[in-house]
Amino acid sequence: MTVLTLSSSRDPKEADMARIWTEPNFLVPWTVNLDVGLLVQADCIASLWQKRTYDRLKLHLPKQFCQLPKLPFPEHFPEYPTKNQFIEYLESYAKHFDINPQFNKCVQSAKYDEACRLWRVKTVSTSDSTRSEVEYICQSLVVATGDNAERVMPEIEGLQEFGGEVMHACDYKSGEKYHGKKVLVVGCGNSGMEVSLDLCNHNAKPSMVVRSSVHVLPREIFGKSTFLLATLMMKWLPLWMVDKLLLILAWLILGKIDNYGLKRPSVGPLELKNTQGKTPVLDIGALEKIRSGDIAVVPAIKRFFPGMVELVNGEKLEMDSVVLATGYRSNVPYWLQVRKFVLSLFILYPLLPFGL
Ligand SMILES: NC(=O)C1=CN([C@@H]2O[C@H](COP(=O)(O)OP(=O)(O)OC[C@H]3O[C@@H](n4cnc5c(N)ncnc54)[C@H](OP(=O)(O)O)[C@@H]3O)[C@@H](O)[C@H]2O)C=CC1
Ligand SMILES: O=C(O)C(=O)Cc1c[nH]c2ccccc12
Repeated sequence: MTVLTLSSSRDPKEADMARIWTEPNFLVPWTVNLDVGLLVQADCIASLWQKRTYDRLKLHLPKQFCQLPKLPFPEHFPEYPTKNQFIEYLESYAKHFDINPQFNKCVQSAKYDEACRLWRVKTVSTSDSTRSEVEYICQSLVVATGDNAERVMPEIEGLQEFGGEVMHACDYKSGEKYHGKKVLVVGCGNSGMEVSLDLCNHNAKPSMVVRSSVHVLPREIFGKSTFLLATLMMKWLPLWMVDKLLLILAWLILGKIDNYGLKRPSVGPLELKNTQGKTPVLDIGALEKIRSGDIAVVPAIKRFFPGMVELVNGEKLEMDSVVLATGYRSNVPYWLQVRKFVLSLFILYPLLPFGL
């Protein structure tokens, strides 16, 4: 195994800082006047956006909440940029600040060496068939691998024998090829809702599995983004009151969602986000399709049979395909070797109030 300081492939002086990223969480280059190296698992920047998103995806928060420091989105971008606009922005950001990551470097482990007072970051090259291992050393390590690094694949009885196409939402691109097909969408987070809507728009027949409860909020309230309103309200009001107001406004705009097989959690949307990390669904049209019956809402899955799913209520439905919109998890616990307490801070980080 080769041992390098993080910057040595570009400049053989000692590295002061490593940045590791797989998500578009660029770190501010001007905050550190140090030698910086950036390791990226994929062969491009923002790989989750480039490779694991569907065609019609748009940001669901207004652009001012999604831009990176010192370089705003272009003026002509819409309020909710498309996936391609977002990728274009990230690429121009990297170019503008001359950020040159080392691609195809998958971090296997990162451990702080107390004796040397340095981080040891072991990587394996993912670019070619020959496995080359390199260990980088650096004084500081910044982890920016995000909460969505790994897909969550549920183990459901009989899924192996289902026989039809089964994919995770991260591999879903468009509903085009599902015209007239019955598709079971498992999960009702923002992915499940948006995939179901896209399927509907392509004349497929989606059934969406809702096994527990979900907060659906309008993306906008009286022309202002719900996220912005929540942020503003949180400046003056306690969280429980903001939650109550959000739910009243959601009821005024969307009506009672319970009528359509959806159930709201007993705790409010912001409290749920802060305590369990569960994001509210920001509705962009799926609710209308649920109301019209174009998206069927079905209860939890009991098991699969060939070409069929059995639900917990005993109902059996024939299906052509299954899209698992069952969410994501961080991969940090697999490679960051720190004390459990420190690791728990990383895991709990997404539960901290989201800019509110
Ligand atoms: N336009 C945008 O900006 C979009 C943003 N996003 C964001 O990406 C992140 C990930 O969202 P998403 O991919 O929806 O993941 P989530 O984790 O938010 O949702 C996962 C869903 O899958 C359900 N689920 C998990 N396992 C099972 C199972 N075995 N059977 C039935 N249901 C199951 C969960 O139900 P339960 O609650 O019962 O566990 C939940 O409804 C979020 O932050 C979201 O806001 C996603 C899509 C679009
Ligand atoms: O899109 C996400 O992942 C979010 O976390 C959005 C979000 C967090 N808290 C909220 C409260 C109201 C509306 C959107 C959000």
